[in-house]
Order: sequence, then structure tokens, then C-alpha cells
Amino acid sequence: MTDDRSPLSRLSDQRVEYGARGEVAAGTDPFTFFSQWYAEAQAEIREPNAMLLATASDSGPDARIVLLKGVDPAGFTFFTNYTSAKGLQIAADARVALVLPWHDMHRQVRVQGIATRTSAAVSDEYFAARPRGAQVGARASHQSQPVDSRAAMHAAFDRVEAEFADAEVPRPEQWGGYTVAPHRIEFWQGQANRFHDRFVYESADRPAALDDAAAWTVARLDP
Ligand SMILES: Cc1cc2nc3c(=O)[nH]c(=O)nc-3n(C[C@H](O)[C@H](O)[C@H](O)COP(=O)(O)O)c2cc1C
Ligand code: PXP
Repeated sequence: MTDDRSPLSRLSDQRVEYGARGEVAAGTDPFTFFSQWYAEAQAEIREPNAMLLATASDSGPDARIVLLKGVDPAGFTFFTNYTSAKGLQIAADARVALVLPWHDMHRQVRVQGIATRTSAAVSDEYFAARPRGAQVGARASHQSQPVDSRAAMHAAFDRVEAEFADAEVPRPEQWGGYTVAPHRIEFWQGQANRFHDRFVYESADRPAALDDAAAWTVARLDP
């Protein structure tokens, strides 16, 4: 904050005012609320399904972006490598948090829940729908492990391509989905004077179906 030579020392000058979208009221159930907000985000945000996934384990908290690939009343689904850092962390502690950061709309959605692996059939179906290059990449990558060089990565990619030259690329068994079944979900709408709207749905710490209005209590929170 005191070093005037660095532009990074002056970030306190940056200021965006919120509130142009008007006030928000709580919806009936979290699924309806999320569906409505997601449809609006889809129209305005370039990659609205990019979300932060936070994990907790004995080694401490960790976070990274993953892509949301589906939402239904059971929860929020993404795909990854089960032997990655996040995969090992979820194996040690399945409690996770998600944040959908829709800055341009002055909105965020926060989710807390329990991650469980999708069935092999669901993972197979999604893997088969990915572009071939992404399938090859998933087989060639030991996600989150050190690798010697970019050249070594390309060699691994080429080996997989050669192995399945005339065939479909099968899903590696360590690659698949997780569904986060939520017990807390918060909708945040930025407002003027940092006096925002926040609505939190809770299901008594137990995951509940998002569209089961009776399972959720809703409260407004101070900003
Ligand atoms: C926009 C964006 C989307 C991403 N989507 C995914 C994803 O869906 N699955 C995934 O495994 N990694 C995804 N990544 C990469 C992760 O952020 C991360 O680098 C990788 O999964 C390794 O994380 P880990 O070492 O914590 O396991 C994405 C990164 C970005 C920036
Ligand atoms: C390492 C990794 N895995 C999976 C994904 C999800 O990609 P896709 O949309 O092809 O499933 C991404 C997206 O950036 C990624 O970086």
C-alpha cells in the first residue's frame, strides 16, 4: 500500500459500485432460484459454469476453478481426475464448497455440501461426449503430478493417440464426476453502499433435494 512505484500498491483506488439490478426477493426453493439466476447468467456471462471448488483436508484448505457440468435436484456435478490433489482431498474429507462468481452481474452463489462420485455410467456418458483431444489429454495426464517438460507431456499425448489410433478413447478409470449435494446455498446480489441482498437456504446440515421446498429454511442475511 505504501510503494508508489508499483501499480499493485494502488489497488485500493479500484472501486465498482453495485446496485443497478434492483433488489432481490427470496424464491420458493433453491432449485427454482438457481435455475432462474443461471438462465440470466447464461445470457450475460461468458463462462457462467466456471466455479470455484474449495476443499478441506488435513493439509489445509485448497481451492481451484472447475466447470459445472450439470445441476439437478440432487446437486451440482463437475468432472475431474480422482487422483488429482482435489480428488485426494475429497477422499479424505468429502465436505466441499462451491462459488459461482458472476462478477459482471454483481452476483455470487455459494454452496456447501458433500461431494460423492458419480456412477461409472454417468462418467462414461460425459467422457464420451468430450472432444477427442480432451479425452486423449485426460488419459495422458497424471493431473497434479510433477512432469519433466512440455515435451514429455506431448510425448505422453502422442502415445495415447497412437494407442487408440483407430478406436474410441476409453475413459480412464481415475477420471470421472462428483456431485455436490448441498445443505447450504446462498444467493448474493450486490447493492448500493455495499448494502447487499443475501438469501441463505439451509437444510439442517443434511443434504436435501434442491427442489424440495419443505426441506429448506430461508433467511435474509446482513451484508
Ligand atoms: C476456467 C477453468 C475451468 C477448469 N475446469 C476444470 C474442470 O472442469 N476439471 C478439472 O479437473 N480441472 C479444471 N480446471 C483446472 C483446475 O483449476 C486445476 O488446475 C486442476 O483441476 C488441478 O487442480 P488440483 O491440483 O487442485 O486437483 C479448470 C481451470 C480453469 C481456469
Ligand atoms: C484439466 C481440465 N479437466 C477438465 C476440464 C473440463 O473440460 P471439459 O469441458 O472438456 O469437460 C477442464 C476445463 O478447463 C480442465 O482444464
